[in-house]
Amino acid sequence: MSASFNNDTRAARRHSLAAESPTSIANGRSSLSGGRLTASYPPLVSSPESSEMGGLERSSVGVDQHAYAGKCNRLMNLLGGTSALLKGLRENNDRWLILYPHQTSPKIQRAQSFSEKGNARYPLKRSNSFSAPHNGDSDIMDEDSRLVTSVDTLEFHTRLNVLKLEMKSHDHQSTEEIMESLEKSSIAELLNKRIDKSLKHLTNLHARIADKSSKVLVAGDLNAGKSTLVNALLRRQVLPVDQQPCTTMFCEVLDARENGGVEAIHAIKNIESYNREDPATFTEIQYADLYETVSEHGDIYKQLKIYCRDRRISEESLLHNGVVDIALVDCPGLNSDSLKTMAVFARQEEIDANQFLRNASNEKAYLFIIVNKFDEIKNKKKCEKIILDQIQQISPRTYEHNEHLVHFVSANSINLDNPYDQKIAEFEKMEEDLRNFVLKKRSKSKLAPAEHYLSNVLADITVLSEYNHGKAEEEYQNAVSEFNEAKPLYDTLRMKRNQVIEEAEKIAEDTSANIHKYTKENLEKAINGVHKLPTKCEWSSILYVWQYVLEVKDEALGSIEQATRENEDFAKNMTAEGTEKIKSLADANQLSGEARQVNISKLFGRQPTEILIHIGPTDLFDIDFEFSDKLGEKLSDKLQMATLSGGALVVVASKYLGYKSALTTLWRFGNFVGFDNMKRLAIPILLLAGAGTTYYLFSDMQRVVTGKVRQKVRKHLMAENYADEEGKRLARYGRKVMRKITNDLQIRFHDAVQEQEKRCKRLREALKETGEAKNYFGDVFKKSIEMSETLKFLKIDLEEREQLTVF
Ligand SMILES: Nc1nc2c(ncn2[C@@H]2O[C@H](COP(=O)(O)OP(=O)(O)OP(=O)(O)O)[C@@H](O)[C@H]2O)c(=O)[nH]1
Repeated sequence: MSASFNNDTRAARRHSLAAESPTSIANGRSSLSGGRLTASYPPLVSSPESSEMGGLERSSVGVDQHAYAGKCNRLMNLLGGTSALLKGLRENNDRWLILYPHQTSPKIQRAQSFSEKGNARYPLKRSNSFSAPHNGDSDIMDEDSRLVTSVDTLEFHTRLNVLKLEMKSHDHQSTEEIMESLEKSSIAELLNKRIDKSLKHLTNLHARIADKSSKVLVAGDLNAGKSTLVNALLRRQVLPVDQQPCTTMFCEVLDARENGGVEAIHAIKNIESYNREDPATFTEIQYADLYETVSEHGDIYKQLKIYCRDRRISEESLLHNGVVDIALVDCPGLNSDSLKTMAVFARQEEIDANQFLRNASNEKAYLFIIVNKFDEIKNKKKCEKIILDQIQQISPRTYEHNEHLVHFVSANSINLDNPYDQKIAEFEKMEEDLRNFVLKKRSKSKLAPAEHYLSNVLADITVLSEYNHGKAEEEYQNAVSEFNEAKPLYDTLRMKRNQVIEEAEKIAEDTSANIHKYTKENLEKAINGVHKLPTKCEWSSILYVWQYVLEVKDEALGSIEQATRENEDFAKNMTAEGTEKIKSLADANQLSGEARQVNISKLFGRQPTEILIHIGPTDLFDIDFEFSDKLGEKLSDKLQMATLSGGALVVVASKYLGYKSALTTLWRFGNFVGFDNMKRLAIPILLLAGAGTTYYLFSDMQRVVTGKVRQKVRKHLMAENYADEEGKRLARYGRKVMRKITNDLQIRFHDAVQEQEKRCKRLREALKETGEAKNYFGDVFKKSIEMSETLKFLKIDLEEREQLTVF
């Protein structure tokens, strides 16, 4: 803004401007006649930062244009780089759940074991590929020594700024307490939101720095020469100049590039709705009508936008010099009755430069003041002194740096027809200072906040990446040690599986072979020992010979059964022993889970093979097979007793002839004589038989019957291969039980191998994940440190320049 001091201003204004030397201005009319003071005061609309001018007292407004441009670029690069880091963190937060250091405990908890499925910090979901395990700590220990493995979580948390999660609860819980109760995923989500917010802010900061446009408001008293000054700055006759006050509205002169390179004048009624691409929002004014519009249509239009080309090269141009493009806003004269403009003006309908500067200095520490029409001043030194004294009162800091902030010029001395024709040193210096003032202002309002924010975000990224690197490293080490334990176990299990199963099968085979051998021998012994048994069966009489036969048979079978029972017990014991041996193989190989329980008794529960021995009368006599069979067919059971009695005869005969030949003789004799003849012979035969029976009864029958029955039993069992069959049967049961246990062992082995296989796979993935996380966070950490250092250098760089150019 510019303000003009006029020597004919009202007394009140004179007093307020220069209390110490009111006369110097009043008296200075002759010397100051036409003297004008113009202040440049960017920007048109003050941003919150635009009042941050406090740092200027230590620094220079003489900021080098190129240094500024370089700094802008580096800052924008850093903003871009930081955004990329944050985006990476965001993506990896979705992948790994970035750990947020919020625990109140002083030391972080040791990372949970990867074997605890589901508790692993990095969900093992992405990769199936194998990554070779690292052996031990080798590469872990080679990591940058700045990265920590054991970290103080609380310390990390307190170091966070922008990404710090603050939470409020109704029951006065602290942020840490609330976060303790939250799921990791919820915290990750909160962190994502923070990151998103930060990304947005970084984008805004970037856009602000990338935006090179600035506005300089030229304000001053009526007829102070503001329009002339703007034209002189543009080296072009753009704004109308008149001896009479003529500017009735704000005239913003800006680069034609802002209008697609087309020079044009837009008269705007409503600034808010203005869109240069929408003709409905403005009226296009011809240059020939500009004077009339500016001077007479202030009640119709609020503002003019004058798009024009600067005739000078970029370095000299104000409108488009590439580092900062300055739009000049020519204001109506301050003491114009008709104007009600900005808030600062609105306090008073009429305001003069003096008052304007006082108001402005309340808000802005530094003002850029141009005293125009200095050519009209005769005693320039005296005039300068008077004005500087007044400025000292109004804006001490501006006064302090008056060399760069207060300029005495003659705007109309610039040749507008030829921009390079006339070089006015004072004017060029003023231009240079004005540009630097704007740059410095921009540095303060745009670069400083960006620097400040960047340094905070980068510090947070450093903290988060350092913390997560530490955690990832711990988890990586856990995975390494767990893998080193799991892999050999897995290999051993796989290697031993077949060997152990073979061993188990051998135990089962050996045991069942043993069972077979022992039980067979035991039974054979029993079978062979049947005829030696002392009999407990009682012989009562011939009439009960058949019962005696059955008793003897049962007694014989009882001894066999006894042996069979012994065999079963033996087989069960052997099987139990074998089973235990097989089970112990599982323990020896550290198989998890319980061994299968088998009920051996139940499995052996089936009765031994039933012995069905039919003993007929012929079994008591040693006759030939053909004869015996025929006899068996012809005699009914009821006749057996009688036959037995008849047999006594044979027994007697056999004493002398051998009973076999005797009975055969009898049979053949019967056939020879015929049945009728036999009837006739019956009496003598029966007599003979009776005599034989009597003898048999009283002498040898019990012994013979016992022997015969036992022999029959023995022969039968031998013929049936009973001992062997029983041995096989018991061996089969034993084998069956042991096979079940072996199968169980096999299943347990299989499960164990599979479990270890899965575990190894999971650990390989964990190694890969944590390895990647470790590298990723290590990389982020290094980048954030590097960027912070670059940023620091950027600040130092500026400070050094500031020190060099300090007033
Ligand atoms: N001697 C002299 N006259 C000047 C100088 N600058 C401007 N003038 C004259 O001052 C008169 C007013 O100039 P303008 O540029 O119209 O002044 P203004 O401040 O824009 O006027 P309003 O916008 O109406 O307030 C014109 O006649 C200019 O020629 C200067 O440096 N020296």
